[in-house]
Amino acid sequence: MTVSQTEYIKQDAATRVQVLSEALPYIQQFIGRTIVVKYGGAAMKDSNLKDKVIRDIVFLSCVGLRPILVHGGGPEINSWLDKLGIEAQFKNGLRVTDAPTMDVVEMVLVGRVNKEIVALINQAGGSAVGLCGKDGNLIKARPQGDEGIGFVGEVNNVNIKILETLVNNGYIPVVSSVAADETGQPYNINADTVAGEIAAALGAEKLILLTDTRGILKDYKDPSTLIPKVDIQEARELIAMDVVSGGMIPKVNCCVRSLAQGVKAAHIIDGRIPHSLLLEIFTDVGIGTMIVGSHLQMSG
Ligand SMILES: NC(=[NH2+])NCCC[C@H](N)C(=O)O
Repeated sequence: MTVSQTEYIKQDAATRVQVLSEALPYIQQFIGRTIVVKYGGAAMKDSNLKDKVIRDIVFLSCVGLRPILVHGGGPEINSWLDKLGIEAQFKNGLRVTDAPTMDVVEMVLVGRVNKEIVALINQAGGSAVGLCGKDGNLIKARPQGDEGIGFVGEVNNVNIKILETLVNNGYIPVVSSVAADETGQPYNINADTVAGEIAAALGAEKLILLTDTRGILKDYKDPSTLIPKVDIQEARELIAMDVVSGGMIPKVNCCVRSLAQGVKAAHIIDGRIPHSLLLEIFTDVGIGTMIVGSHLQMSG
């Protein structure tokens, strides 16, 4: 081998190993810690992306982190309502959930979507357990309160016992965003909210929202203006200044609420980018927007 060939092999090896080596401090830092991931959007619709999310979740669990997946239902609910001849209705972006619609939401979310994710994780070598808010009294719901919206709920309280039992024993909990109130009446709850409240109740290391945007953008039309890191106060200011707008407002608010309750970091990342979870968690620069609880955590 010539000197230049040896040099080339060395350099190639250095770039290839860089990313693996960069992961070590994060594996050490996050081992044994709970990471709550809200799974939704494109990453749930596209089967290629779906496989990658599932592999990433199994990866996290394999290296000793404790992932918990929370999911919504989206398109599959509409297609089943359609098959059953029930018209899907929305009011201010919320699904109008009358009793027949709630039946379908529960059947599809808990019966189909949840079990599909569980099966995929298990096929990939993980050990997943599917639950909804009813299981082990995980979540008590209350009505969201808007007139004419039906059984749309909010999280009244979270009982983390069942989740702790599962993650302590190496299981990956997969939670669908349906829960009952005191009387047993089921409600459909926003999955971001469920993820945020679970993360808060567990004092999780991270809340990660998989979305269909790059993260918080300075100019919402320009993906190159991604804001990589802010603290909770700056995140509030970005909302007040209208930099954060539209559908991003409830997402950022959800992050802010969970941080205020003790979650260490909240991340809004792009589920359309393959392996965005691994890129965010195990590299220095990440891939989306990271929101931290206070200025002290801004370095690093
Ligand atoms: N969007 C960002 N700036 N991400 C940085 C992530 C840093 C590190 N991997 C973590 O998860 O804590």
